[in-house]
Amino acid sequence: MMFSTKEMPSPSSLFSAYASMAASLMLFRSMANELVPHPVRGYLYSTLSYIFKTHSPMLTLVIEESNGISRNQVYDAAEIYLCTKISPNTHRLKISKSPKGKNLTIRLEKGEKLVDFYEGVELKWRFICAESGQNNPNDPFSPPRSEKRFFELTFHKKHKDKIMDCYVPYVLEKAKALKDEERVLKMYTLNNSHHHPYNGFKWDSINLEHPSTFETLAMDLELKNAVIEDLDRFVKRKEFYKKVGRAWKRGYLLYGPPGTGKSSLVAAMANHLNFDVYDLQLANIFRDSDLRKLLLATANRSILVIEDIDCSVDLPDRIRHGDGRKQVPDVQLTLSGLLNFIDGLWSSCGDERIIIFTTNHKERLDPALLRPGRMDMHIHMSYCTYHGFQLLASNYLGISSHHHLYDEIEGLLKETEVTPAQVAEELMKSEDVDVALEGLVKLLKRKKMEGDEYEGEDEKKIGPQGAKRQKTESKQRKSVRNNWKNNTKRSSKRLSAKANHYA
Ligand SMILES: Nc1ncnc2c1ncn2[C@@H]1O[C@H](COP(=O)(O)OP(=O)(O)OP(=O)(O)O)[C@@H](O)[C@H]1O
Ligand SMILES: [Mg+2]
Repeated sequence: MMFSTKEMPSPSSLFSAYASMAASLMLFRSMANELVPHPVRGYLYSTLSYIFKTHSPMLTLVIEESNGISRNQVYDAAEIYLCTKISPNTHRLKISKSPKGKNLTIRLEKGEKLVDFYEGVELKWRFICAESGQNNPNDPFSPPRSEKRFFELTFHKKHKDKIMDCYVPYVLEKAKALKDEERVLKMYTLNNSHHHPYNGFKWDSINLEHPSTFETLAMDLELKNAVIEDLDRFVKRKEFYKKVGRAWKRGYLLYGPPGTGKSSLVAAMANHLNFDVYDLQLANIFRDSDLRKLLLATANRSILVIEDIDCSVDLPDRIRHGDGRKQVPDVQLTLSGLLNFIDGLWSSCGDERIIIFTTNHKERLDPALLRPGRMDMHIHMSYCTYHGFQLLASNYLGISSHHHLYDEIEGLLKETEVTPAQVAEELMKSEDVDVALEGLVKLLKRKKMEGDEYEGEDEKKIGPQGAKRQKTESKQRKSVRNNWKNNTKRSSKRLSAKANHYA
């Protein structure tokens, strides 16, 4: 059917024109199947389909699973994104769950269609699996049957720019956020069995299932909030870091006695950010070259942890033989080498990196590590406070209101040095609230007495002068203990002020 150039076709005449073209195409196909040789047939079909499609107001984007070498990110994103668009009209879905996965994975079944709307534009999605090749059991050389999977995204041609420039990036971004939610965190550690004189060390990964979160962590509330704010600000500031020409990394130094929650805080940070953790045990590494390779093999959006830095980097000692002779230079590993590499090359070839050092003895650390600007935040994890105890009691025993033993516990906590780990252990001993809290009171009293007796006994051994000195020291320790909360409050206020200044 033809239209003269002067006539304006009505919608119904356009429709009947398309219908008759489609019918002609089908008729032509059936005739061609019989009359036209196979290679020519394909050419004729595609030419006719092209002519037919140029009259359609709709545009279809074909999103294939792979480009032949690597996976198509738009396909992967569409697969994830479309799960959130399932409507009552969807008939068939595929579900699965991996052993370590958190949730069910839902995917469209082949042939399923979905409609999505973006800024008022209607978008039709279709998932297609086309089988190609035929596996002939009698012919060992027949090509294996393979499945080609792709999405078709159809919309009105006039929205092409909006869809390409805004909608597709929107789908990619949404899918990334959904993937992060579903992600199982990994903990990478060094495996000694992989150590080979030429290959060096390799990272081994296991799922990070540490349950510690900021909700379960007993620490000064203001300090906790300052850490959370700092992390949240860090991940949001990609453009800021770029603008000021700084590597997008952040360093934290966690210090405090054993059992105060340093490792738990690392896990809480990883769970909060959804970042993998690389646990670098420096004591096992002897060469800068190994260290560099390991650091370069860490991924973006990850936390690199070096625990007990005061013990593991007694580095200058490690470069000597027992007899004092120096070893050859290529087996050296130095703290300054480590820090320079972290500040330099490692930071510049990765994004969103967090590095955490932990120590029980901040005073023993190399000044190079404490130099301003090296670690962005120094976090003091200290003995259990009354507030920390209340949080643990609520988590471990489900106590939400005041208990008659609380006042006594509050008083005892001010006079003793007990770690959150010790308190937690005591609270786990019984499910009966009264029994567990009485157990804790006993522990605190014992600790208090041990402290007092210790000072008394020493007086006999060290004489009146020594005892006097020790009493003064003990008083100082107590006042430090009682004031630590105020100190951390002050330091976290300072941090918040500093953070607000930069925000
Ligand atoms: N602040 C805390 N809040 C909640 N639980 C804690 C806290 N500190 C310790 N715990 C409990 O004690 C256990 C041991 O604590 P963790 O390993 O985090 O201490 P640490 O400071 O890293 O000790 P170390 O210096 O010996 O490495 C944790 O698994 C947790 O159950
Ligand atoms: Mg630890």
